[in-house]
Amino acid sequence: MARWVDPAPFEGVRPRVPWWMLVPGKLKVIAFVAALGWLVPVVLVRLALVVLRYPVAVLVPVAAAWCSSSYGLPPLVLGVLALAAALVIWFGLDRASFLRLVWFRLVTEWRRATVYAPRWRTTMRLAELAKESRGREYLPRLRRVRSEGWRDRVRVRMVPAQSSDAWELRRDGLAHSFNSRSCRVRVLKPRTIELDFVHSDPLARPVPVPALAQDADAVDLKRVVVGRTETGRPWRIRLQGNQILGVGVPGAGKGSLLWSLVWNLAPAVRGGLVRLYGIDPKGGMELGQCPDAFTRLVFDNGREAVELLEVLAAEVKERAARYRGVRRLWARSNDEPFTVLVVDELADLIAYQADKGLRERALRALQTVTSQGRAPGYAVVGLVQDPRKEVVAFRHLFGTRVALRLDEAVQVDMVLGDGARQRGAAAHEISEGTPGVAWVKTDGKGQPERARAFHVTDADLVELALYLTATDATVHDFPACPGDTTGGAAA
Ligand SMILES: Nc1ncnc2c1ncn2[C@@H]1O[C@H](COP(=O)(O)OP(=O)(O)OP(=O)(O)O)[C@@H](O)[C@H]1O
Repeated sequence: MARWVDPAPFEGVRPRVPWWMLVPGKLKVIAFVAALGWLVPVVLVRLALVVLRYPVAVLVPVAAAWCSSSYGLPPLVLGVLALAAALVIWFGLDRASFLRLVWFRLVTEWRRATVYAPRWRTTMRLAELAKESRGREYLPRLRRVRSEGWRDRVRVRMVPAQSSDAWELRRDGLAHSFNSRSCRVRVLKPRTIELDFVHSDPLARPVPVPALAQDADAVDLKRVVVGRTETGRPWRIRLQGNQILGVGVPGAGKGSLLWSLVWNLAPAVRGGLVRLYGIDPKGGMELGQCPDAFTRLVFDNGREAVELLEVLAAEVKERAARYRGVRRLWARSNDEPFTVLVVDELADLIAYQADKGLRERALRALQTVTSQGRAPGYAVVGLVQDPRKEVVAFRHLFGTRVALRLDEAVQVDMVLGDGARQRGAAAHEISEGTPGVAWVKTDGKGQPERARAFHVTDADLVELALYLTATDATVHDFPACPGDTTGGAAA
């Protein structure tokens, strides 16, 4: 309690001066210039980014405003009409380039502005892909967006200490958040991934077979076209120096993969450059549809099939011994044909055969052809329904593995290799309504690819048989010895 003798407290209000008034004038000028020097580039970069991300949405209105201010409204209207007419004509003349250069560009900007940019931050937070540390938020950065009609490719820079696994685990949630049917994750480089938001299936319609080539030289054994990939490019399979394994449930379209290969090889088969051997343990239900394509066909999984395998295994060894020290690999100029062995149901031969002796002989011979046949010009195309290890213990010897529709999610990695399913290769989700659609993984190529084999109909197989048995076939003359082009015996 204050006593009357105490001095009265000071009641005046002390003047409050803002801190920056106390900063010396010179320092203020320096700080102002520094702030300006930082702000101007930032604003310019942001503006440039906006123009880069939305070139049409920014540049068209700017050009229109400039045109109307410089020349008035009528020239602007005329210009817009002329542009619209030019675009319509472009669309009519070359639809593909119009879609690629104009339409998808517009869709890209539209979807970035209306879907990805506005929902990005919230989705990242709710999906727990944004992180917080010491009160600071780390948000994955939305980078380039590219719309291709059936999918949007969205590049993302991940936050530090994040891996693509975190994104793969949230693929479904991301797909729903951005209104797409599915989402796939691809690693592009350290810290940068690309998300594919898929809106429709470009492989929904069957792909018809192309016209049969007339010339054996048109066949490239390193790039045999068997269908179309989902990006619209031809689906090419390397046959020379490779082995191919196709896996799929009954009705998945394994037959179309096999016949697409034969279809593309037909000119070379007719010309004697390639010879086909077939084993169809299902009694010829599949390969028996066009026996003319094959040098020899066996329709069971017993002794005859095993003997054919052993003959081929012996040929592989003999050819390899002859090549040793002379040439490293089979080449077109060699005076012997490239050999393709097609086995329609591998498991019948090497797993379900009741006779243990036959089973082991088949397994040994097949392993010899697959492991040693690459250099001397032997390829195996094996088809199987069940990809388990007990069924195909030597899956790793097949350089190209094709997963058609599969029953279970776990089978995807069995066929395509570890991590393929997480990277979006959802072979178990392929619809029953799209036989021939497959995920393909080739050793040495990063990502599995989605593709559809040609639809080879019964009528096509009749045409193929007629083509192969036509009497006016041009028979390819092998040179008498490598390098000799003067001719030799036809195969
Ligand atoms: N690429 C394709 N495009 C369109 N339809 C296809 C394609 N491949 C197969 N089909 C159709 O799907 C059905 C089953 O195909 P296919 O017999 O090739 O399957 P599969 O996997 O070989 O079956 P299985 O193991 O029973 O022999 C057939 O009616 C065929 O016409």
